[in-house]
Amino acid sequence: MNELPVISLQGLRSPDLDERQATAAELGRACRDIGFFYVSDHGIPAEVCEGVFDLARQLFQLPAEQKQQMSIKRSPHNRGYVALADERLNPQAGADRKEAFNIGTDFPEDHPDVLVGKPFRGVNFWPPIEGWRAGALDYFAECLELGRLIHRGFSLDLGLPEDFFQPHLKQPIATLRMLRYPPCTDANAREDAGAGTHTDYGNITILATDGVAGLQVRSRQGQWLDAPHVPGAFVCNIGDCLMRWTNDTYLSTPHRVKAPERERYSVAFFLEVDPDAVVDPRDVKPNEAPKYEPITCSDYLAGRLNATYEHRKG
Ligand SMILES: O=C(O)CCC(=O)C(=O)O
Ligand SMILES: [Fe+2]
Repeated sequence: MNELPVISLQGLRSPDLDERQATAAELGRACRDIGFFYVSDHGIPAEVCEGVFDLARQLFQLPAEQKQQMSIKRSPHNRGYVALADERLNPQAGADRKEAFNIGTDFPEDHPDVLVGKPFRGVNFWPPIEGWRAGALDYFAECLELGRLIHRGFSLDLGLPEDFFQPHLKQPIATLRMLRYPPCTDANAREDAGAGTHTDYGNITILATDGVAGLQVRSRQGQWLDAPHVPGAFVCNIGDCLMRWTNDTYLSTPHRVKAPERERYSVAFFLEVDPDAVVDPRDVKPNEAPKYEPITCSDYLAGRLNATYEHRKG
């Protein structure tokens, strides 16, 4: 049984405010209760969703040497290839049995932010596969639009102007991350051997899965719930930055990935906001005592990523 709510986003596109509000309330309930939900009727064409898995397969099939040329270790901006066992989402547990490839908001080499070395404003690595870059950027753009729409729902639910988040979503920090989990036959593998137990860092994550089981979500009561593949739907979850911004109204929930029996692919889109946007709980919850100091999105995210990669530093 699937215990996480499946929410149709059709109502969010309605010209009728009551309908938008009703969908927003469903989203809000899920964000307060468990911080995870599925979205259906999301508006991203099925071909685009399927196409991104083809891109991922093509990429991970490249020779190791070619993937290493695009290593994340060569990017100061969190882009590129993460090899098997190179990352620990839960540093106490051990290495994750997965490989990954990150694409950030695409900037040209001569963009002023890139030239001055602004954090998270870097160039992407592109594999030498025809049509790959265009396909990946197409999927990226679709996810960004969907993320903006979901934020309209959050604003309505939170009693804010419907476009509260939109000025902060002009050119947000965002990462499209393709993931491949190799098959695992080791019966003694950790429960979270695919991806260590963690919370996501940003505002929301929009995740496409391929039908091979693996993702699990920890409920507030401490039980691990399976988050099975739901055809045509994305799994969405709240990240730490939005939890902070909402003064803990919305929950960023721990989750993990078991090492799968069969090869598993997933594609995550991590959406934060614009790097200089100030994340201040007083703006979202003006009547509550703020639990957190204001911080820019960029500073917040940099702190979290540095902690994840801590074990790498000499
Ligand atoms: O692969 C998955 O299903 C989830 C991955 C995940 O949680 C992450 O990369 O943050
Ligand atoms: Fe995650």
